[in-house]
Amino acid sequence: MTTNCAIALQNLRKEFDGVIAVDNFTVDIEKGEFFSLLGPSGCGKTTTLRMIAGLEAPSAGQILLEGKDVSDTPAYKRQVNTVFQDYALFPHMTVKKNIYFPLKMRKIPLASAEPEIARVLRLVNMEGFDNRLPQQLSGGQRQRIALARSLVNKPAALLLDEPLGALDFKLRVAMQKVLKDIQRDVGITFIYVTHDQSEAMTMSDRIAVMKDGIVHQIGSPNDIYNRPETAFVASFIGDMNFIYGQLISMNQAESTIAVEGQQIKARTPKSNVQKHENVLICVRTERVQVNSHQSLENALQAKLTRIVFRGTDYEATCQVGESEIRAVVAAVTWDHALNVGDRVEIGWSAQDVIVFPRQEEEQIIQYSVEAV
Ligand SMILES: Nc1ncnc2c1ncn2[C@@H]1O[C@H](COP(=O)(O)OP(=O)(O)OP(=O)(O)O)[C@@H](O)[C@H]1O
Repeated sequence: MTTNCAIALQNLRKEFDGVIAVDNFTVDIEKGEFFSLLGPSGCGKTTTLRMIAGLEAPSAGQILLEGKDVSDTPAYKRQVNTVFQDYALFPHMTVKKNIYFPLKMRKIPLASAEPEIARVLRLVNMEGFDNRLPQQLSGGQRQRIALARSLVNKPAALLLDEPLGALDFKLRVAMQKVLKDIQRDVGITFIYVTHDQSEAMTMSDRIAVMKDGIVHQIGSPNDIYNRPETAFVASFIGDMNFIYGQLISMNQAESTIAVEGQQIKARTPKSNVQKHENVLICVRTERVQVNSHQSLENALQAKLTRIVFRGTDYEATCQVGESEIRAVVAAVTWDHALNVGDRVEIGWSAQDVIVFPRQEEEQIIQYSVEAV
């Protein structure tokens, strides 16, 4: 653990009557880092956050805040504050009194707290709202007041549990920028829980991707997107094609894989995949080119079965034997002469192909229309 470590989790585990909510979570979160916990519902994000806050006792493992083991320290004595989705503002108190509340608990007189209250109101861009009641504010404004209240105590870290979950899409996106700017300005550590991958990608320095209590990968948004370490991470983030294949040969740099009677080249898998083994091939939809003029290492003969115009791009579905492969092509480069039923050549570079053992197929999260 470095001296710059704000929060360290060491083999953290939580079990609720036989259900393992969080298993063996180890990470060092740096001071000033924006760290997100990302995963589908029930993966253990909130439980992890509640253990850091001191609202839930770990079944095993340690939590260190700035190097000190706080596993047995009660919540109110930890240098962290939590912001929840439902704001938890006191409805009968004005904005100013809501923000003053944590300082009042520390017996700081209102007169000497005024400059600090003004500072955090300025920080969240809510000057002049001192005397409003929460019900006289919009959702985004309430969330900013909740944030101001949690910052007034100058905590070492802020824990945020889906803080933008109650806001509509446009306001959410606007608030993501506000939150990120505030975090940069105050320079404190943020631990941010979300199930929204784009939110985690745009705001975080690093992301822990979780499923069923297990941490699948911890890395920068770039790592997680371009170098997913499991098929689950590959499926949960971004738009991915999954294709069946069989490994023919491999060396350190590259492997050759049979797909629908044709051959393609891929990055050699990190995980333990053997020759002749059935594999799962992953290619991002935006990496697939249709009738490209460039010569690509991987080219497959396909039939165009569906074209969907989506504003800024086209999604083309192509059939290769039994496999369906989707390509997302920028509208400005789309060939308008193409029609459903056409024979096309689709392709991508070997560097764009990630390979996993076929068994990892079970981890893939697919969002079907029925589930929406
Ligand atoms: N107090 C509890 N008693 C029993 N089981 C619990 C309790 N709290 C959480 N769990 C279980 O632990 C697992 C993880 O829950 P958790 O709330 O941490 O998930 P999450 O990733 O935050 O989900 P969501 O996004 O839906 O809030 C789930 O299976 C949940 O049912």
